[in-house]
Amino acid sequence: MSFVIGRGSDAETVQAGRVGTYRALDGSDGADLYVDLDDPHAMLVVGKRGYGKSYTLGVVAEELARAAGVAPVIVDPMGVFATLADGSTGESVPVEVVAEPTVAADALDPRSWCALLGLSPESGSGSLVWQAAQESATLEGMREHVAATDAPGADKRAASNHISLAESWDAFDPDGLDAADLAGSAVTVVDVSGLEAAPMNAVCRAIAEALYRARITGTIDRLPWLLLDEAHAFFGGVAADALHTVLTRGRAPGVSLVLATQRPSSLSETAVSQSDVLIAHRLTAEADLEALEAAQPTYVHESLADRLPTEPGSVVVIDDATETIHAARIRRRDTPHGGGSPSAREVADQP
Ligand SMILES: Nc1ncnc2c1ncn2[C@@H]1O[C@H](COP(=O)(O)OP(=O)(O)OP(=O)(O)O)[C@@H](O)[C@H]1O
Repeated sequence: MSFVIGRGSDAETVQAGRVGTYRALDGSDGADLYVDLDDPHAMLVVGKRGYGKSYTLGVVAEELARAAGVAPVIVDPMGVFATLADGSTGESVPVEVVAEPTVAADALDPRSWCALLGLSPESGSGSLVWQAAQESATLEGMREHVAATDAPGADKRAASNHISLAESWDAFDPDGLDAADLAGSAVTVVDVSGLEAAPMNAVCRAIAEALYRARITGTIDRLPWLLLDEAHAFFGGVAADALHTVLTRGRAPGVSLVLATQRPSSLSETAVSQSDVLIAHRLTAEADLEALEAAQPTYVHESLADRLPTEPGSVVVIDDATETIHAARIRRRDTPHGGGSPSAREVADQP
């Protein structure tokens, strides 16, 4: 029997992931710390650059890859999670890497198409793109729809140019990722590091929506866990609506979200307040501390800023299910960590 974050003390550790150990006041390691992987959760992993957010997300991903009944998916904007597939020093970690992800054009609704292309739906070209997205499921179809209208030539040209821009992203394909591709038991790493912010958001939105809808309609059995690194990049783009849906309504269909960010103040208030598990690394920026303090539950009586650790890999965990707060150290990765910054000394030491 151990403490399982999201479940409580004296809990069985079945369907729970071992993510680290308790940290005693003198800094020494204590008992193992687990997180619940049975129920759906909204987790938030925060910390300033270099203190271990991506590392922690990798540890959670390793545990999810080994857990039964879940479909873990990482959207990877920095291209650092493919190393999960590079061999494990412990129990194996099944991984599928999607190196060049695409999604179907009709995964986005007409409003999102206008937002993605920076067009006002009220403008001539914007309304053409809106109609095209409403009528066609592919970029080619959208282009044909625009060409066939009797709108003014300038509007048609502008709409068509914007559709060409979307084509140039290489992010849309009728055979793009769907829920079935993402719902395997291995952790699916969707490497969006080669995409600009707009198509990266489009891919993230399509994935979040596909997983959510598939659980509502019962087309997938496993419970999806969507992990987002650099999550702030998705809350200012077209992915935001779909992520809010998962945050506010994902629990009933069993969709979990794990958000990692160095800038919690750049997430929406909902994203911070809906999280039932907060894993906080060192954080110093005033605005970020304020964003967390504002959403701090009433059972946390002391200032979070005073409790935050100073070492990479050390965390404070706030667990809503048990209304408890814990000092812990995240365990070492079993697979190689793909993040971390290069040092000039390392380069100089190379033969
Ligand atoms: N739990 C841990 N155990 C041991 N080392 C760790 C741990 N967490 C982080 N580190 C070390 O700290 C370094 C930085 O971690 P990481 O790359 O996850 O930072 P980050 O907070 O995600 O930074 P960024 O904002 O740049 O993505 C890692 O390369 C690793 O060496």
